[in-house]
Amino acid sequence: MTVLSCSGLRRRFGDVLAVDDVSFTITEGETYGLLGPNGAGKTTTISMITGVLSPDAGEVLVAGEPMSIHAIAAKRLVGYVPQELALYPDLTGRENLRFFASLYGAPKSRVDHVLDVVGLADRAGDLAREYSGGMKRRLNVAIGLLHEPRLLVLDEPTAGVDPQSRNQIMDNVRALAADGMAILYTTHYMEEAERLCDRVGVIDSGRLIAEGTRRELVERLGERDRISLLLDGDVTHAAAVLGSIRNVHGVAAHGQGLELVVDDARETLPQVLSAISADGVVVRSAEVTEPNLETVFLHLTGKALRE
Ligand SMILES: Nc1ncnc2c1ncn2[C@@H]1O[C@H](COP(=O)(O)OP(=O)(O)OP(=O)(O)O)[C@@H](O)[C@H]1O
Repeated sequence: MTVLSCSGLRRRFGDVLAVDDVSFTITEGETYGLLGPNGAGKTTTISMITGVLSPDAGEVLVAGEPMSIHAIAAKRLVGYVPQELALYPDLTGRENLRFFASLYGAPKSRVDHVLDVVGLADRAGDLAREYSGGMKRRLNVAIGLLHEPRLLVLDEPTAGVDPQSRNQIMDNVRALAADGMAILYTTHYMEEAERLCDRVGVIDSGRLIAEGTRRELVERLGERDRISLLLDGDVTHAAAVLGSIRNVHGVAAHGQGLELVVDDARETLPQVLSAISADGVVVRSAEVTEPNLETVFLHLTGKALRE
């Protein structure tokens, strides 16, 4: 079921067209990564999705409810973890959550639950000002979860946080998605997007220029997976044997090395290794190269994600 539907979103600030005709959807249990260089329009898009900013054109629906600055029903369905931390440093973690729970009309019983979810139960009585940056971010995630949203929007939740908190946040996202929450995630860390996101949308200069799974995007650009082998034995014969495997589309020999162009390197590698050993050739090393989102991103935007 579609939880978030954005269609034709547009927003201008003076001369800058910050978001230009952006449309995408996120379904139940899906994690969607919005990737783009600085100033691409990610935060402006998120602000329209969360009802913080009005679009000049286009529409946002959350589980069928129209979102706007004054929307009540749609806002109840969205949890938002902004880039800027929003919490009270002079209250404890638990007091912060109690405050936001009463603001959102969430039951008090949710407070202990969300503290558990983000791994802050044992520090709930400490003042938020004493938390590390990563713990503050996790408290912000907990606040976003208080009212049991259908859609969780995370704007660079791991920027500048310690590895422990980063892992905790990523584990939380995985578990929440597995429970059926729809998740919109922006990040500058490509490997995070690869690990977490079912699909990504690449946004540049306000426009959504590509969308799909890693594999779809990579294939659209004509990039292929590769397997590089270093062998002991008859390389020419091995090349002929490997060339007949269904998923292998090209074999090039360099001395004792073979470079294979394949469909799905992880799936194909075991077939390649067993075909070679059946041929009596010894594999000294095998390396898999999968074109990643960074490659896709560079192709599409001409920019690295973290410029
Ligand atoms: N309130 C505003 N007033 C004027 N211009 C704005 C405003 N908010 C955003 N912009 C401009 O709109 C464009 C998109 O900005 P936005 O913050 O959405 O990008 P972003 O992709 O979130 O960038 P970052 O990764 O740096 O957060 C930029 O050119 C930015 O300068």
